Amino acid sequence: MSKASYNFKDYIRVIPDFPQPGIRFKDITTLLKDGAAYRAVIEEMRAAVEHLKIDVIAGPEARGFVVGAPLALALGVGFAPIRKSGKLPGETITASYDLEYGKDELAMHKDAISPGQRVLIADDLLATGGTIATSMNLIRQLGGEVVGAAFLIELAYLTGREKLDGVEVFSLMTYE
Ligand SMILES: O=P(O)(O)OC[C@H]1O[C@H](OP(=O)(O)OP(=O)(O)O)[C@H](O)[C@@H]1O
Ligand SMILES: Nc1ncnc2[nH]cnc12
Repeated sequence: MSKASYNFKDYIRVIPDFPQPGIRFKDITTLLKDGAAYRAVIEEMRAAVEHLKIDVIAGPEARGFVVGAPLALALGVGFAPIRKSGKLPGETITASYDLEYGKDELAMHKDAISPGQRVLIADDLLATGGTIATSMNLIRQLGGEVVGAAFLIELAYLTGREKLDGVEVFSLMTYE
């Protein structure tokens, strides 16, 4: 199928009341299992962020890895993992945050980003923006410049974009 003929939302499975009542969970596994569609979304993201001239991509565990790592390869840049606390083996900095469902803490290695590097944050989904705001906080603490944020999916009704003031935001699919 040619890229132009994709309706990417057809590849997203919406699961009501997961992981708790009232949440409409956007399941990307139905997209990822289709190699051609997976390649096409990464190519769309690559083309959208290429002009930002980034040095490194940072992606939050776990679904940020399946978007951020292939995007880093497509752009020819490195990948810095942002992990849930307690997983990274080296010296870390941490920050805690609230999710659409629950609370968590994220960590990065102190040497993951060099001061002055231009960083793009990549994730599967922007909801309340808590994950990305916390990721930005960590990257800035390390001296990185967050120049963009790229998502497969944006839940516009949760207004997470407002937390990304001053950062260029790209999302492939928007749910109103
Ligand atoms: O904008 P927010 O309200 O912060 O929500 C979005 C985040 O929530 C999900 O991750 P989750 O923490 O569920 O972890 P997972 O990737 O390990 O499933 C999703 O992958 C985003 O990272
Ligand atoms: N509604 C949702 N679907 C999938 N992942 C999410 N992360 C936060 N909210 C989500």
